[in-house]
Amino acid sequence: MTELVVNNVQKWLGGLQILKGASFTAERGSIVALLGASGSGKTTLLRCVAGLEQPEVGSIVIGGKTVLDGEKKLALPPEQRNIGLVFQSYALWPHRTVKENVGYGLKLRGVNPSDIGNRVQAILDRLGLGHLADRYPSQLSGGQQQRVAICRALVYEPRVLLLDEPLSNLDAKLREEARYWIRKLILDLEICAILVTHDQSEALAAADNILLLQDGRIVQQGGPQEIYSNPNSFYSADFLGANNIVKGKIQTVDGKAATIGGKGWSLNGTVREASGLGPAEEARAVIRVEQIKVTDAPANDGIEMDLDDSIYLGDRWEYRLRRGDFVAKAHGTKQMATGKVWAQIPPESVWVFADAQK
Ligand SMILES: Nc1ncnc2c1ncn2[C@@H]1O[C@H](COP(=O)(O)OP(=O)(O)OP(=O)(O)O)[C@@H](O)[C@H]1O
Repeated sequence: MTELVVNNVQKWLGGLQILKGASFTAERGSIVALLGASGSGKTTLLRCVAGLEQPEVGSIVIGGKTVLDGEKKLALPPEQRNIGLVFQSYALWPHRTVKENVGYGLKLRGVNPSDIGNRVQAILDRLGLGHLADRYPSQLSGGQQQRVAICRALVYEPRVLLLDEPLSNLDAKLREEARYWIRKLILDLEICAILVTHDQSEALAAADNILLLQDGRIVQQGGPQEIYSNPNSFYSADFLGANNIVKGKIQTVDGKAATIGGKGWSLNGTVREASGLGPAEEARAVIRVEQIKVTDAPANDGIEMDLDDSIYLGDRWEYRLRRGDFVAKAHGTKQMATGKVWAQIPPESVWVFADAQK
């Protein structure tokens, strides 16, 4: 069931158009990640859904209720939108206990004290914080503070939970764990969540749907696997994954099959530019690091390269490869001696785009 409908939202700030017509929907029991470069408009879009910014154009419907209609000049305040908000900073009140922090909004809304007590205790218990109800924020770890902030947003029983970089203040290990329990929580509660993040691995692991923003526009949306393995532009391809990017010229082209080459190298690849590419055009190829297989014995379909170095990364080895002005990284399971190696790179993994920066 669709909980959130955002249609053609446009927002100007300081005389600049920051959002240029964002449209998407979010389903109950799912997580939508807003991903994109710094300044692409993720937080502004989240703030528009929250009611903290008023878009000049567009409409937003939450749980069947129109909360924004640019044409009718309707813009409901955040407290009438049935949303919960979690900020990067957690924004807990330092002089209030955990239970006061979580219950304060209900008190402001005139909920009776015994109901507040029950609702606060229930959500604290659910997130494993019941025993910390009387502590102050300074007496909690970062991870616990973050859970309190999530409890405070959930205690209203919102239909949509809005999370603005909620994990970025946690250390790497806690952050990884939080992806899983937050995801499970959203699915168990059958609400929907919108997660702003600049961390691609967080978006890939936590979200059902990823919206990739560029310069105030949603340039691609889809499931994590679709976005990762089927990028529709250089921006999308470059934004996700660990990539080798090499500049060259189109040598031959036949439909989507193309050969790109530079000084001392050429590679068979696949054109992914919607408008196609012609011979002799300047181009860029994107090759995910994991798509290059390196062998120390000649391989039929392999390109001969120089291995400059093998670097130990703990769980794998990283190889630094070179041929003319084509420089690449690849991974493998064993240390390899410097010198000649063969790199197998399937043509479908050499994504060729126009070189917009030529
Ligand atoms: N109040 C404002 N006045 C003018 N410009 C603003 C204002 N707030 C944000 N912007 C601009 O809007 C653009 C989008 O900002 P926004 O914070 O939404 O991006 P973001 O994708 O969330 O970035 P980040 O990942 O760095 O947080 C940026 O260029 C920013 O400078």
